Amino acid sequence: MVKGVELINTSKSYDGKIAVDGIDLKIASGSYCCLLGPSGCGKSTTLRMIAGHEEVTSGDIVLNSRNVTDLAPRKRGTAMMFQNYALFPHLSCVDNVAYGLKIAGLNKADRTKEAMEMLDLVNMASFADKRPDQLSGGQQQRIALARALICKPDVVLLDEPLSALDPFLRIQMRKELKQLQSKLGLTFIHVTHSQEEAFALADLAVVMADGVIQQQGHPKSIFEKPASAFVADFIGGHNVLKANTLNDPSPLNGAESFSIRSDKISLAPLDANTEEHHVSIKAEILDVEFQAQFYFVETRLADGQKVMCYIPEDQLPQDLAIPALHVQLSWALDNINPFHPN
Ligand SMILES: Nc1ncnc2c1ncn2[C@@H]1O[C@H](COP(=O)(O)OP(=O)(O)OP(=O)(O)O)[C@@H](O)[C@H]1O
Repeated sequence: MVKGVELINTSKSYDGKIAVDGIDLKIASGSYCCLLGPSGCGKSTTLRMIAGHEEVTSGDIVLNSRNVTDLAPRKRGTAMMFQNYALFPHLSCVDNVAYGLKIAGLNKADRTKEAMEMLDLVNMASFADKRPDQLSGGQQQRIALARALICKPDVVLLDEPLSALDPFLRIQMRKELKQLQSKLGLTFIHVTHSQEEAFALADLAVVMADGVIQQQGHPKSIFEKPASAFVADFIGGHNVLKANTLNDPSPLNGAESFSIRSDKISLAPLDANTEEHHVSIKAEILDVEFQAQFYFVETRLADGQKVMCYIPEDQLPQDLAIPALHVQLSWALDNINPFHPN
């Protein structure tokens, strides 16, 4: 590997308890990578190991062809942006941003000039003299980002950078993050709980659970073909069903379960014919929720498994009597994504 970030069989244990379990990961230089997973899956520990804020128990971390496993954080060419931004409350914005250059020994005039350029980059030049407590959450985030960028890192590490913002601002700021990353051509590694955030940002999404990478790839490929029942459940928009849900399980080739996307299911009256190369199955409608572009229809199969369907407004059968209306769910055999036992 020439450029970018590489983790080679990297593990971290705390008092003998494994937090990250021998992960292998290659992040191409200039890409936006999101580490995604439920609480406690090891994503922040992975980020902190890359930053050098956490010692690696075993394995290696290579940044742009340099093995940095034992290097101090400031010698790695990384910069970290924390969840709570960690700005110095008593310093002005420009001094917050210039701080890293002060530590590096740059004189005041030069560091102020560079900090002002950085503030300009994040559209915050007019706030240079304000203190952090005079700024909104989004503005504080821009200052924190400028502070992370000032030492010209190759890799920017962001730990839940949007989680403190309200939903509207979160969407706005995630756009700004992505624009800045692609403008500067830097590698961003961003930790998040949110599948939606990761999918909106990432060139490479890495889904973790129990300290292990469950799946990595472009969000589109993960969404189209989740590798396991866990991934299908976690990313949402999929139903995971038992193999014996199908009357004829032969398309499953011995798989124990399968996923079917909620937007690939259609609803029809019980007496409707099954289309060729489709399966159909009887279900009871439990709830129908209006979601603007589609209806979210919750159904239950005879064996109790719930199936969620996203049905466009014009395809919702007329005069649905809820609850307890029975319908036929159907989907194309091609849309069945089987999960084989390990
Ligand atoms: N300093 C520590 N000492 C002991 N155990 C730790 C420490 N830091 C993390 N852990 C444990 O390691 C595991 C992974 O933690 P980590 O913070 O990496 O998870 P995470 O996926 O980032 O979770 P969250 O989204 O809640 O921050 C958890 O079981 C956690 O309790």
